[in-house]
Amino acid sequence: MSAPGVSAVLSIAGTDPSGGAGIQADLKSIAAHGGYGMAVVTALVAQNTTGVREVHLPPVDFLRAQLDAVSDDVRLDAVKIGMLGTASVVAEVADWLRTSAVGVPVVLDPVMVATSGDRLLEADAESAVRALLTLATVVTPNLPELGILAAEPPAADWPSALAQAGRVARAHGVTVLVKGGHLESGSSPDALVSVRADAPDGVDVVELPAERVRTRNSHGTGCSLSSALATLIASGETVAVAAALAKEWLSEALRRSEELDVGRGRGPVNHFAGSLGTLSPAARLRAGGGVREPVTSSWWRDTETVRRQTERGAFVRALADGSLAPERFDAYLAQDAIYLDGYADVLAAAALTAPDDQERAFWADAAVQCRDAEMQLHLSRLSGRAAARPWPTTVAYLDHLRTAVATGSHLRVSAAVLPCYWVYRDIGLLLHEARHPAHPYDDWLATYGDAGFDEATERAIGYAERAAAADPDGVPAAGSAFYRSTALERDFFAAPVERDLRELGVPPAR
Ligand SMILES: Nc1ncnc2c1ncn2[C@@H]1O[C@H](COP(=O)(O)OP(=O)(O)O)[C@@H](O)[C@H]1O
Ligand SMILES: Cc1ncc(COP(=O)(O)OP(=O)(O)O)c(N)n1
Repeated sequence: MSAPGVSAVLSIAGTDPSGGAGIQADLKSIAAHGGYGMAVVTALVAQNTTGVREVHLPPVDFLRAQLDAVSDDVRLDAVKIGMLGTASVVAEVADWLRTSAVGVPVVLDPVMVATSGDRLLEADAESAVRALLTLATVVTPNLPELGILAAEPPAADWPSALAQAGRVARAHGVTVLVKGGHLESGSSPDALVSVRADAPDGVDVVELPAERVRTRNSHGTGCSLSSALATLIASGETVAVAAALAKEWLSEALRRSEELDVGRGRGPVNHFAGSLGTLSPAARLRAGGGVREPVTSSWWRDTETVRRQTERGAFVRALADGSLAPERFDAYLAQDAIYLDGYADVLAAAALTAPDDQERAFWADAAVQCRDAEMQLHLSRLSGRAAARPWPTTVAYLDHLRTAVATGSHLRVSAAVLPCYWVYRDIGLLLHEARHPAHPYDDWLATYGDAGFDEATERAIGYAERAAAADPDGVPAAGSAFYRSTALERDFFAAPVERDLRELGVPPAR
């Protein structure tokens, strides 16, 4: 059915006519990850961003007819299951999975109660969903759902949730992606808990940290995350890499949800934020044929808005005009040192996947220079200071780069590391021009605009272009990685002026 390279993903779920949750969100999420989305409706739900009004369940025989219509005809690369509603629907889906989807990865979002408080699963169907766990590859409960799957009260904190997820994983032989969206904290971590017989507790726990996005547009986050996960698994990613990528994508979709204006209640996430699905019509035409624009030029153009935000941001403006408070500058340098430490490792990893000796030498040398720059920072500007704790923006940027390395794709890594050259050079030119002898940061501004860095940036662009030509199927994901790194450059520059420094562990100004 689908073209080679495009994964066919089936969502079995209820509807949300306002488009933020349920099957409508699933299809957007699948498309945003380059999959071919299909949908079997379990329940028709009259709902919008303010809550659920009514639920209508089609007869179970008709549900089966829909499922068979798909599996009789189409190859399935993954199945995502969402709202099931009743025990008889659960039983029918379980029977179909056993007969018609053997060997297909199944991501089960055990939808029970919407965040609006409305029930989407009858209480007597909870044990049936528990029984479905043995047929799932990954289950993605929020904290209340995890408690029900464990047949225990909901976990009161994150460590208890991880322990509870371990018990569910071991009892049902399923990998649990436990979601921390319901925690009342400044972060919104998830964790992948999978069975490993030789681990001390019988499970492996991989945490997926994330800063909590301050927005009320969280309608459908669970649906969107599980569909992204299913699509990434279908396209060949390991569950661990798929979970990291899906989580990173969702955070960006939440951050850019304000660009949409849907409904009066809890609005939807921006499924196509940061993906090349948001190309302008002109860019689509260019991509469709005729003039072939260099891939890296299109990435540069598609990030223009974000780059302008960086350039016009309070930190860059204050550094340029000299009004930046010294403690904020120091805090920036301390984060820069932490970042360079992690970035050097990522550059060294790029050397390992480079296609020839010349490029290998380029990345290896870049890693060494990065370490030198970090050491210089410690010796000349941070000497005698206690080591700083990494800020969430620093952690997010490094996590993103490491996730690119974990995919094993040289193109993805080349794209992810590129903004640190290209955007930094761009901003550096602007800052270099702001120099004058009485400028309080003149010696620092003098470090920008270096000819060697300029040449290295050109080479990094050239290598990314070559990697794109060698791996055309990887270009959309690489474009997303470039976009995300550019957005993280913006957030990294913004953090020293946006944060309350005491909250982030910076001592008061001397
Ligand atoms: N405000 C937020 N900021 C960042 N991530 C969030 C936020 N709210 C939810 N998430 C993430 O969205 C996903 C769904 O979370 P959760 O709300 O726990 O589940 P559900 O939508 O099923 O109730 C998780 O990855 C969670 O970490
Ligand atoms: C049809 C349908 N399915 C699931 C949900 C719940 O969505 P979820 O992603 O868990 O997010 P909330 O909207 O509950 O936060 C739904 N509302 N409708």
